[in-house]
Amino acid sequence: MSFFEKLTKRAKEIDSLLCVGLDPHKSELQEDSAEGAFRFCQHLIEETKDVACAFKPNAAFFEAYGSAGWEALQRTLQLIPKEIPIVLDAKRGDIGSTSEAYATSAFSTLACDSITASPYLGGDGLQPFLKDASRGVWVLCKTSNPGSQDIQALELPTGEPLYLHVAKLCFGTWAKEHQNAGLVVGATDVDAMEKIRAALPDVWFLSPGIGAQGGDLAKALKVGLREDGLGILLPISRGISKAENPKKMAETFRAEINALRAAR
Ligand SMILES: O=C(O)c1cc(=O)[nH]c(=O)n1[C@@H]1O[C@H](COP(=O)(O)O)[C@@H](O)[C@H]1O
Repeated sequence: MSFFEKLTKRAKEIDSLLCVGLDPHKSELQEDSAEGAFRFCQHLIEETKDVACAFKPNAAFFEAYGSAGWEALQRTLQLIPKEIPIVLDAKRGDIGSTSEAYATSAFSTLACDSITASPYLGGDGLQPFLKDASRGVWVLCKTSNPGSQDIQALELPTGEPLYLHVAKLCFGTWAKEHQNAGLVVGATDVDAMEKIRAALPDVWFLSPGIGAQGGDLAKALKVGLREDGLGILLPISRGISKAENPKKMAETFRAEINALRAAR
């Protein structure tokens, strides 16, 4: 089963497009340590696994604790039920020979189903991730941060924004063989999301920015959903982890997403 088949199966089985982010910010930990990061994630996974279409651990927060943090990431990943897809958020990208090692790390050493990756070095830097048909690659396209305007929104001589060129290149060339890519399209710029969806009606979006970053969930779903009511995975980290009751918050987000899907 390919990554996107696993993701679609999970989304349909539990009727959820919610991706629970596992971001152990040290300010949120009871103990500022690798063990504290593990316990943070252990609690979140336990509380939200019934409504999580996927989990998205961000490697940065574990790497901050050095080798103990890396070990805590491995222990965290082992807690995730096998039927729940994992998005390793590491935004990797290098020359091809180096990306090979990043791909081995993510897909073999950590045995993750998918990874976020940067297109900045072009197609040969992404091939080591894309060549494994069973894995998914979320290519950064129009990120949720204000700085995405600095480069991603630059207008090309063709008149189209760079992010749209990346989106088309990704599916027209880079991922053509296995079609095992998705696009990271932040929920904070729905105009961009609308343009990308119009150009690529079938691809999956990973759309962070809801909650702490102030993205508009209703607008994002309105323009981002595919005709089949799927196609957009909504990762939320702090919006759930900082809630008084993360379990209840995750259930509320899932229900809100589904109500908006139904109303569309
Ligand atoms: O690749 C990502 O997941 C990502 C892409 C992007 O454009 N914006 C973005 O916020 N993210 C990540 O998504 C998570 C968002 O966290 P919250 O704002 O707390 O929900 C963080 O782990 C970010 O690194």
